[in-house]
Amino acid sequence: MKTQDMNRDWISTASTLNKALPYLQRYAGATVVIKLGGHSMGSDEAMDEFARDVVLMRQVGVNPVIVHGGGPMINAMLDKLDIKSEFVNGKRVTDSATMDVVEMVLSGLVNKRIVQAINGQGGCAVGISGKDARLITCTQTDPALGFVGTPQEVDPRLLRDLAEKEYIPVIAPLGADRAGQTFNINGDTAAGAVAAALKADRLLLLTDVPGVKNDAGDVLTELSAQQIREMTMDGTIAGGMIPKTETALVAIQQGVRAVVILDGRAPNACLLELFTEHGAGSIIRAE
Ligand SMILES: Nc1ncnc2c1ncn2[C@@H]1O[C@H](COP(=O)(O)OP(=O)(O)O)[C@@H](O)[C@H]1O
Ligand SMILES: CC(=O)N[C@@H](CCC(=O)OP(=O)(O)O)C(=O)O
Repeated sequence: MKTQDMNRDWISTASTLNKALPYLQRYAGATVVIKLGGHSMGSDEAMDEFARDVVLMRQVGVNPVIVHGGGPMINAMLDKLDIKSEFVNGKRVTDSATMDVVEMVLSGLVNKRIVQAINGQGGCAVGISGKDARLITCTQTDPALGFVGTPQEVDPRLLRDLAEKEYIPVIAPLGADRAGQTFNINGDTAAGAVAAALKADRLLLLTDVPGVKNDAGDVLTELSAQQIREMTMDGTIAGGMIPKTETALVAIQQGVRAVVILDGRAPNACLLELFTEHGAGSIIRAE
């Protein structure tokens, strides 16, 4: 790069930091729950960039809480083991053999990959699942789905303790019922329940599309509860987008200030959303 171009680059960086001040002030002390979907966990470089964003948030006084998915990684392992699974309305029908694989992949491979990436960038991440410290107690969603759970109670004490000591919790979406049976929880649903229990300022649902699209394929930057209901009824919102928008509706009813559905593959997606006027994706605000 020529010296002149380099200077321009630095000036633009300084100007970006300068403009970020009001946003940094707004979010200091705020709790931001980030759901990292399996489809937005890309290369090691992309994971490192995500981890750097999270560590930067922590550095400027935000309390980030990560809840992850891992659907594609579970599919890959089930394929290797020759176990078939199907989805109903974005939720995996989970029998006992599938449950074992889900737990192994989510709590093992995926959770530790994220923890390592954050720690590699100088953060202090702690990997847990919803089973730890009775974080998520659930009940069976529907017998037809097998061991799929719906969160009934979230005990956020462990998360509060971790935040106070500036640890970054990384949560695998599993839970247990009162009898100790393990359940598979859709990652978006788990993130929504955690965000509601923490009365989070923002819930960011990172996925593989730029936001919620209308029937013409345009991303809607802002969505009302009414629009979500209509678009779900007429099939414009389908498949994996259903648990996300359902989660958004429940979360705003339960005290989360706003939910944003955005593209986790876009560079610095979380920083763009929180610390710039640009914003990103589709926002659903508490009314
Ligand atoms: N109205 C819609 N707008 C955007 N995406 C939609 C819509 N309806 C269905 N989808 C689908 O939802 C997918 C996101 O859900 P999913 O694949 O479960 O993501 P993740 O693994 O990130 O949780 C998109 O890739 C898209 O195919
Ligand atoms: C009940 C249910 O469907 N659980 C999900 C949990 C992982 C997940 O949600 O992963 P993504 O966010 O990457 O889709 C599953 O088994 O795939």
